[in-house]
Amino acid sequence: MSVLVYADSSEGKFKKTALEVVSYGKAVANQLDTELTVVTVNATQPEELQNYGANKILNVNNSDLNVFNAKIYAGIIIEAAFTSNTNIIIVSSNTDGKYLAPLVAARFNAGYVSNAVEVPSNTSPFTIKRKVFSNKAFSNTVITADSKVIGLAKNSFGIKENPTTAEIEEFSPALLTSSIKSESVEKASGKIAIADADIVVSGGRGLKAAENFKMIEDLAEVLGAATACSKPVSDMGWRPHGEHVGQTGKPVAANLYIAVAISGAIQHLAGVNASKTKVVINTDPEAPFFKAADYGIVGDAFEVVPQLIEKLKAFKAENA
Ligand SMILES: Cc1cc2nc3c(=O)[nH]c(=O)nc-3n(C[C@H](O)[C@H](O)[C@H](O)COP(=O)(O)OP(=O)(O)OC[C@H]3O[C@@H](n4cnc5c(N)ncnc54)[C@H](O)[C@@H]3O)c2cc1C
Repeated sequence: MSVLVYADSSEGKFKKTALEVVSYGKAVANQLDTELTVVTVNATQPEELQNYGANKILNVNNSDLNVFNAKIYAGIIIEAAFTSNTNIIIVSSNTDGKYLAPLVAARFNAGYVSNAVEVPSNTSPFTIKRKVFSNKAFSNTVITADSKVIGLAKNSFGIKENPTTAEIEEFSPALLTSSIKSESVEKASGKIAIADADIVVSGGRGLKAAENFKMIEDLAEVLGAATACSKPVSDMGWRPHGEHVGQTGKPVAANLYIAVAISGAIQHLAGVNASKTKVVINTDPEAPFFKAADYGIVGDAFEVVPQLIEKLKAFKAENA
């Protein structure tokens, strides 16, 4: 019996969440005194996963699978689970993972826990701590089914090196048919996706006009960050809807979230408070965001942000 992890990649390269979920899978495998098998799709360097503890890597190479399809990918994971004789399957609780995991659990007759934040505190009964209520609380959840699917919350476990020598196998499972097929995907070129970003710089209604978001873009550029915004900002058309974060927008679980001129309404915080470090810039010392922030600057964004950009540029130049 081994533990199986699905490590997702984008254009052949592993995402950070893939390295994190493999690191986590290794810790669970060690806890159960078993091996870790990893299944990947169209990864150009599957051997990279040896650095994070994979004992066996099943790599599927098939150009028909270049675009993610939850049903077909779930079928691949199930077949990998049967091949590797596993009863524990782990995926990231990222956007794709949240589509995949319930399909895998249903087909595998498994108990599913999403947003896990730690390795099981107990393996009998199998108990896992997970985030609930939009990351406002934790629940210790028991999976009673023999088969288990775990979704790992992003940025909860971290990437841990654990060098091993893995057996790498080309894996050619029979593919399920799907009633939907993406013909093409158009990505915003040159932009860092919020879901993959380490740092997110976000602007709110306090910035007063669309043109003032240039300084958010400049700050994001110097930090190598993704740009985001609060709901009213995208509702007013100052920024594209794809940048709206919060309860009804995209979730953010970055290492650093910088909120500029955002009040910190509960619906906004619900979507961003999984971020590790939150920094707030706001003129109003009573803005609710300060209660949720790790660092705060009470000040005018139009003064603070340009100075921050200059300081960061100078720091980068000195340390280049
Ligand atoms: C069902 C529902 C779902 C919702 N979902 C979401 C969601 O997913 N995401 C979301 O963001 N909102 C959501 N909202 C809206 C939410 O309640 C707030 O209205 C919204 O988050 C406020 O956006 P804001 O902070 O940008 O604007 P405001 O509340 O107008 O706050 C602007 C802030 O900027 C500060 N400010 C002003 N000038 C400056 C300056 N020069 N420098 C620095 N600071 C300045 C002000 O002090 C203020 O704190 C939802 C609401 C509902 C009812």
